[in-house]
Amino acid sequence: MGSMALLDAMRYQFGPPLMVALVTAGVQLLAVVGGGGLTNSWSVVGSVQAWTLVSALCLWALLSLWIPGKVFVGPHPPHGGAAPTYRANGFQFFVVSLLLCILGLFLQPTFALQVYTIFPEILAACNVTALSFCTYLLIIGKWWPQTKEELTARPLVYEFYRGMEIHPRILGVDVKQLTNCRFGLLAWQLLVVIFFVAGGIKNGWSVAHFVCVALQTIYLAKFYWWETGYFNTLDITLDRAGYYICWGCIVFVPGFYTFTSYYLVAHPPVISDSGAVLCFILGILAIGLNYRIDWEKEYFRHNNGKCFIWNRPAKFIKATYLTYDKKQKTSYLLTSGFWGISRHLNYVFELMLTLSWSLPGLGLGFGPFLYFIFLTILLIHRIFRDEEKCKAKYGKYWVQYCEAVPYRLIPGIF
Ligand SMILES: NC(=O)C1=CN([C@@H]2O[C@H](COP(=O)(O)OP(=O)(O)OC[C@H]3O[C@@H](n4cnc5c(N)ncnc54)[C@H](OP(=O)(O)O)[C@@H]3O)[C@@H](O)[C@H]2O)C=CC1
Ligand SMILES: CC(C)CCC[C@@H](C)[C@H]1CC[C@H]2C3=CC=C4C[C@@H](O)CC[C@]4(C)[C@H]3CC[C@]12C
Repeated sequence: MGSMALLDAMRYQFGPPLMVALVTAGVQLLAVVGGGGLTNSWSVVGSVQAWTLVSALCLWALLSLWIPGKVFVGPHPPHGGAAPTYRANGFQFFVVSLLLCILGLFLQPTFALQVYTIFPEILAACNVTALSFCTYLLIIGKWWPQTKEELTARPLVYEFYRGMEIHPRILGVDVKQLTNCRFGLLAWQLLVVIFFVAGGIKNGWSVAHFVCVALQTIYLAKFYWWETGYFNTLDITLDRAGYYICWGCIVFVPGFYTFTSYYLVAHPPVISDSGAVLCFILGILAIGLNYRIDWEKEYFRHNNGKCFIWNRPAKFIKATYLTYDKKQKTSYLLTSGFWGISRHLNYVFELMLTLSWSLPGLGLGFGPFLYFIFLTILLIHRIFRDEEKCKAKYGKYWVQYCEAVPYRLIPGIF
């Protein structure tokens, strides 16, 4: 077998089933092990209590998208068709949900310990929901697609893994806004607050655990503030609704992105309060820089390059590209400010902020740093995926941009 054929077989035939099996089982196992013996449920179908919580969150997420309100129109899909529409009420949804959760925990603090104890069962319920939902998306997308798009047929497991449609809708709402923004990220937020309270009841209140949760809360508040900006990213414009994104947000985000906070319940932090305060300062700085760099790009694009970045006229490359229907369009690639330092400096700040909320677990082994390690791999992979997309879109202009900003992540290194 030639090396190209081997690569294709890995990508389309052997890779996806291996990935689905390993990651699905892995995240479930981690929830059992990470509980340090306190949570030791091996249930793979969930329990009545777990199903009640997961169903309530699904309904709440759906409700937030059914409520009439401002509509945001996303970018046109690359293959043509109508532009997707979203509900622009993310921040209100976040604030109301968080306040209700805090009020609930104030009235019934032991609920936190119950959720913590049945966390593996909750994940099992999420897993059953997500795997069934991805199967539904595969069937609908393959045999009754909502848009006309010519797709090369691939092995079924690969199609399940990748997904079929970019912007499918269900019950009147956009699937990825539902799974990513309204279910996954809210579950992440609520769980870390719940784990903090569970840790407080079990081990006594900890400044380090508080810092870990406070930083994630600020980060997620920032996400919801910017939710409509997320509709321009790879996850929404390029990735299809399938296992990678939808299962990822229904199971992997609640199960793995929350892991540091979960781990700190079974393994109370050992760093000093002043060490925790340093983590907080580092985290706030990284969140600020991450926000600023995303903002610079949005502001620059909004003004079509006619603006000031760092008090100087923005420098950029004017790039033309062809749309699916062969229409010529113009886009601008910023080469000054943060975007002139490296092509994905936003990921450096993303990793820095992740590290800052993992550091409260310093001295407790690898557990608290698992998310940071995973994210480093995910972001490096994402750099290559994003650049492949940009090279195909902008051609010689992308090459010019890479010459003007030669490094991907860290200037002088990579
Ligand atoms: N915690 C997590 O799991 C993850 C978090 N993130 C975070 O999400 C946010 C969004 O990141 P991500 O979705 O990866 O996308 P980016 O914000 O890095 O945007 C990439 C896109 O921006 C455009 N672009 C690239 N370079 C320039 C430039 N110099 N000037 C103008 N436009 C440019 C291109 O799109 P176009 O086609 O429009 O030209 C490119 O595809 C970041 O804050 C990131 O840190 C991201 C991934 C994972
Ligand atoms: C199958 C799994 C091994 C991989 C699943 C990956 C997905 C769950 C994640 C891939 C990209 C992630 C995200 C991208 C950008 C984001 C913006 C940020 O501000 C908040 C987090 C997030 C929405 C993040 C969420 C998880 C992914 C979709």
